[in-house]
Amino acid sequence: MSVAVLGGGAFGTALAVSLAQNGPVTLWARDAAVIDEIATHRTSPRLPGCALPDAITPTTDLAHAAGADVLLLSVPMQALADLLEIIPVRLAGKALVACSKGIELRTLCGPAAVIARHAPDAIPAILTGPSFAADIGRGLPTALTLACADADTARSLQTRLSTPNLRLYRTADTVGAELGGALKNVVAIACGTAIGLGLGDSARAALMTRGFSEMQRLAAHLGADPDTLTGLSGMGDLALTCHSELSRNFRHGAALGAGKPVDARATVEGVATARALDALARRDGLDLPICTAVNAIAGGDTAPEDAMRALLTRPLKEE
Ligand SMILES: NC(=O)C1=CN([C@@H]2O[C@H](COP(=O)(O)OP(=O)(O)OC[C@H]3O[C@@H](n4cnc5c(N)ncnc54)[C@H](O)[C@@H]3O)[C@@H](O)[C@H]2O)C=CC1
Ligand SMILES: O=C(CO)COP(=O)(O)O
Repeated sequence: MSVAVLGGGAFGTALAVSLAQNGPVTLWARDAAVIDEIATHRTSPRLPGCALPDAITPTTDLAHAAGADVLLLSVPMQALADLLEIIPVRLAGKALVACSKGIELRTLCGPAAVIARHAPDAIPAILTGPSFAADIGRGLPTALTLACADADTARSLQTRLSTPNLRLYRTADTVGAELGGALKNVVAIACGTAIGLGLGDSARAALMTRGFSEMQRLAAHLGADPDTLTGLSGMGDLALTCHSELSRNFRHGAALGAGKPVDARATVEGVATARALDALARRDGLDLPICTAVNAIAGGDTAPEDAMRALLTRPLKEE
C-alpha cells in the first residue's frame, strides 16, 4: 500500500517524517522552493530543525504523487476542496485521509463531506487528535484517531499509518472525529483570549469544559456519537491545544486578549471555523455561545473583554 502526503506544510512534513520509518513516502508540495530544499538539504523551512529521511521523495508533480494508494491531504481546511479539484488522477477506490481540522466556510461541511463531494468513489478517512508537528517531527510519542466508516479500510490504514512514535486508534465515527478537531481550535482561541486578558487558569478550565459541552451538543445534532468527543480527537486535542503556547490557535487568542498584533501568516484554523460554526448555529437554531463569542472576537466585532463578560452574564442554567 503506497502512501503520499499532499501538502508540504508543518503537519504534512512531520507526518512524512514519521511514516518514512515504515517505508517510502512521497511528499508533494506546490511550492518548488520547499521541494528543492528537501531534495538538496533534507530539511524543510516548514519544519525547522528536523532532518528529512531519504525514504521521503519530495515532488511538485501532483499526478505522480497522487498515484499512491493512500493520500494524506494535509492542507488548511479552507484549501481542501481546491486541492481535491486539481488532483489530475482518478481517485475512485483510493483512501483519502484528511488531516485538516475545521469546517468549510462555503458549505459548512467537515473534511469527510468535502472529500465525498469531490471524489464520491474514494474512501474518506480522517486523521486527527492531539499532536504538534514539531513533536511528531522530533519522533516524540503521539497518539491519534484514525476515523473511517469502512471497517476494512480503517484497519489497514491503522496498521499502515501507525509508526513507532505515532500510535493510531480506530473509530468509524468520522463526523465525531472531525468535529473534535474543528471545535477544539475555536475553544483554544477562547482560552488564549482569557489568558491574554489575565482572567486566569480557572476561567480557562471553565471555557474548556463549557466548550466541550458545545462540542458534544453539535456532535449529537449532526448525528455523531457524543462519546467520540471523549477520545483523542475531542478531549485529547482540546487539552493539548488549550494549554500550550505551541498552539497557533491559543497564541492567536492570547494576542487578541492582550491587545497585541496577531501573526497574520500563521494557519489559524479556528478563525474561519468559528465563522462557519456561527453560521451553522444560526441556520439550525443551536446554542453555541463560546463559538459565537470567538467569531465576534476574531472578526473584530466585539472587544475580547466584552465578549467574555457576555459569556459570564448569560442566564443561569443546569449544568
Ligand atoms: N501544525 C500542526 O501541529 C498540526 C496541524 N494540523 C492541521 O493540518 C492542517 C495543515 O496545517 P499545517 O501544515 O500546520 O499548516 P502550514 O501553514 O504549516 O502549511 C499549510 C500548507 O498548505 C499549503 N497549501 C495551502 N493551500 C494550498 C492549496 N490550495 N493547494 C496546495 N497546498 C496548499 C501551503 O503552501 C502550506 O505548505 C491544518 O488543518 C491544521 O489544523 C493538524 C495537527 C497538527
Ligand atoms: O492541531 C494541533 C494540535 O493537535 C495544532 O494546533 P494549532 O493549529 O493551534 O497550532
